[in-house]
Amino acid sequence: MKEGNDAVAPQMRIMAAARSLGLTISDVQAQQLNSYQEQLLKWNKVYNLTALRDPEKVLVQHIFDSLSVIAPLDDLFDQGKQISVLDVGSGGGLPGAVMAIMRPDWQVCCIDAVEKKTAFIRQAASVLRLPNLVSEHIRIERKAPANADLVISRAFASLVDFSDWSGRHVGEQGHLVAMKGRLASEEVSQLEQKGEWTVSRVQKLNVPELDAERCLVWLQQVGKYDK
Ligand SMILES: C[S@@+](CC[C@H](N)C(=O)[O-])C[C@H]1O[C@@H](n2cnc3c(N)ncnc32)[C@H](O)[C@@H]1O
Repeated sequence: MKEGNDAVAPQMRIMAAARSLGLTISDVQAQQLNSYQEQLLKWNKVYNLTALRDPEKVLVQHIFDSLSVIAPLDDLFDQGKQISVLDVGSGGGLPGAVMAIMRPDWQVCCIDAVEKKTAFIRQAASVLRLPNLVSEHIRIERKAPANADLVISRAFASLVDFSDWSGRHVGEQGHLVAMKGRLASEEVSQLEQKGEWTVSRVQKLNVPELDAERCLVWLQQVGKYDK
């Protein structure tokens, strides 16, 4: 991580990070992102929402990391089109809450098996006035098919488990993607051995101010044409 950032207000750093990722960001969105990370830090002390407690790490490893996925996903959908997004194993709302702030036309539903986490997201959506952010307390395996345009996870499960549990929630023209650190080749082999989903692309994600490997793994159903 770069040094000497402590003196720069988080909101300014959020704006700089978004711009470095090629995103247009308004003052209101930067305020919302800042306020979301403050809420996360505050309620983490009570509800144990995420293992990261240091504000610097939350800003870079959670907020900037989640921001890094927006531009690659923008290419999938027409600007201003309402799309439905399912964030599976969302924890405290990562990346779902960040996506809802940056893309008001995306209707984001954050799913988690732990109720205090989905309750936190509900509260954050209300405080930040985000009508396009909702949460559901349920295990993804038990959820009725959602027919989503985009199903995403971050630091959630193996590719086999993620596709097993979440593949049926992807709509006909939809996409299934996983945000990961380094992708282990064994994980890909296990997925391919199963023969239902395959990795169609591994896209490098550049996270501002973070020197670590991050990628977006694109999954495709075996037998379906390239989407
Ligand atoms: C490592 S955390 C990642 C949280 C968040 N995506 C992030 O990047 O910080 C994984 C989350 O998945 C949730 N989870 C695990 N199994 C689940 C399941 N079967 N259905 C829904 N949520 C699940 C856990 O409660 C936890 O919040």
